[in-house]
Amino acid sequence: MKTPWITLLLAIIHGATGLFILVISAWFIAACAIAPAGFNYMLPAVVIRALALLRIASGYGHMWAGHRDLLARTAGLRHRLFKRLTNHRIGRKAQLADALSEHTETLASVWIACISQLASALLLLPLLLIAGVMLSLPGTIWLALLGIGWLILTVWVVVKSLAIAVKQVAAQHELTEQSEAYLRCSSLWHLYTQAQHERPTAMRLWSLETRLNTLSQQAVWLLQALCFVMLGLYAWYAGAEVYANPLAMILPLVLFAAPDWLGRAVATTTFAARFQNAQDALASLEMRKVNLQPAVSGHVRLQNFCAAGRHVAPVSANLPSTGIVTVNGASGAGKSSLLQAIAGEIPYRGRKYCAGITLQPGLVENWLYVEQTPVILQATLRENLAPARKICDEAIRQVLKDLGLSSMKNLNEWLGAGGRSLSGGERKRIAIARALLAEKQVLLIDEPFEGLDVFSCKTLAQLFNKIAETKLLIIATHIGVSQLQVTTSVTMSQACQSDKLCEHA
Ligand SMILES: Nc1ncnc2c1ncn2[C@@H]1O[C@H](COP(=O)(O)OP(=O)(O)OP(=O)(O)O)[C@@H](O)[C@H]1O
Repeated sequence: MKTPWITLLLAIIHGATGLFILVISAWFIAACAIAPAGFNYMLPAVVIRALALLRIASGYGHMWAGHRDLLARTAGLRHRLFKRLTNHRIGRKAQLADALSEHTETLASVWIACISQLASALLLLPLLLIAGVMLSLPGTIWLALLGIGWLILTVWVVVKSLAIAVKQVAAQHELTEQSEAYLRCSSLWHLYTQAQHERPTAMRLWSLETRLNTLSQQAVWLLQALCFVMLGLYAWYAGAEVYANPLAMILPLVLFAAPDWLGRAVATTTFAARFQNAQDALASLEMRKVNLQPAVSGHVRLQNFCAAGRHVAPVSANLPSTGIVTVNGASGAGKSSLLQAIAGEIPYRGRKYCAGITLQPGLVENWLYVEQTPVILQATLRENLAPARKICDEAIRQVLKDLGLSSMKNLNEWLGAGGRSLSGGERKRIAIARALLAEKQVLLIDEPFEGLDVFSCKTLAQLFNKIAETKLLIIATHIGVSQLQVTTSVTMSQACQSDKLCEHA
């Protein structure tokens, strides 16, 4: 049997044993009071004891199986979410972190936190009702009314909590975005005292959470009140003959304990809101699919080409199949955007051809964009340089030497958090080394000379000249390096700066 069903079964056994203990104890207390000589006290006592033991065992079992299921489900959901990310670019990273930590866990806990509680209540109420009818239990009608009252309360909690959930989703998005923006500018807090007053606040989120908790509490209190009223009415209307019947004690005890065995089921229905929240959050994750096209090399032609949705001017140019192409222009003219659009990293407008073939939106297998702000993986130097495939140490060391990084000898040295901190120039050259080792035919390198000293610029330019004998290097730069043997240049004008955005294709 699958773990969620075991969880459910154990929860039902747990609930049922609790109810049986209640029923048998109620009868036993009354029966003892009016029992004739020779009444067998042992048997009911043993049954109650056995039920108590079964209840304890099933309670622990339910927790054990439920948590086991929860862990497996959480892992499965996170795995599926990571799979969804394959070949996608992520919009808001903070939202994804929330999704991976909190929302997946909420979704995974549905069996242990909600279904098993509800199922147990839904099964026990009719069972009790049937038993009441069959045993002609005094006050069975009150049991039916209790069931109806419980159902109405449950529906009321679900409807109200779902309305709160919608507001929670919006508040959570707002808080995540505000926090991300606020934390990103932490280095400026000492300059900008106003920031202290503009701290993101979780008050709205907390007040909604409190409303949700209050709602479940109110539902339990209402159930309790309903039981007391029914108890009073039962006592009021019960005739004297009822009190001579040991079964007459069962209903009062069941009603007294109802908030205990039914209350949790009402309270957990606010889980529906959390579940809905988590589902919405996962569904609304911002991610964009990136296609991967087969390798292609040759002359590149751009026709009225520009990054979509950015303040940049379209470009038309013919680029050689090998050599160095520099992309020049004022800061903000769109050099990085053009490189990213050619590489297929972002949507574009216009057309791009390679070897006469029209390239579709998406990445090209043998083209690689080297970002302006290098990504350093939290991994060893070796893994940073060869993240995708195994490359022999000699080749890695040679590239490091060519880039003036021969002081980095230990390829097992940890970089990033908890490891070696790198200077801006070192980060830049590690990203370039990674690109060179990837052995792509077209490299689109964003500001490679930024942050480098004159000598390093010269070394890098000479290396680029050598590589460009067999590959096409498209380099965005506003730093002129005289040693760089440029085949052709593309100059970005700022035509779009003051007017409209380059719209989506
Ligand atoms: N992610 C983005 N979304 C929307 N607009 C963007 C984005 N990134 C940049 N832009 C805008 O696109 C325009 C071109 O930016 P881009 O970074 O391509 O210029 P650049 O020439 O590389 O600048 P720099 O030399 O300063 O790095 C700018 O007006 C910028 O505000």
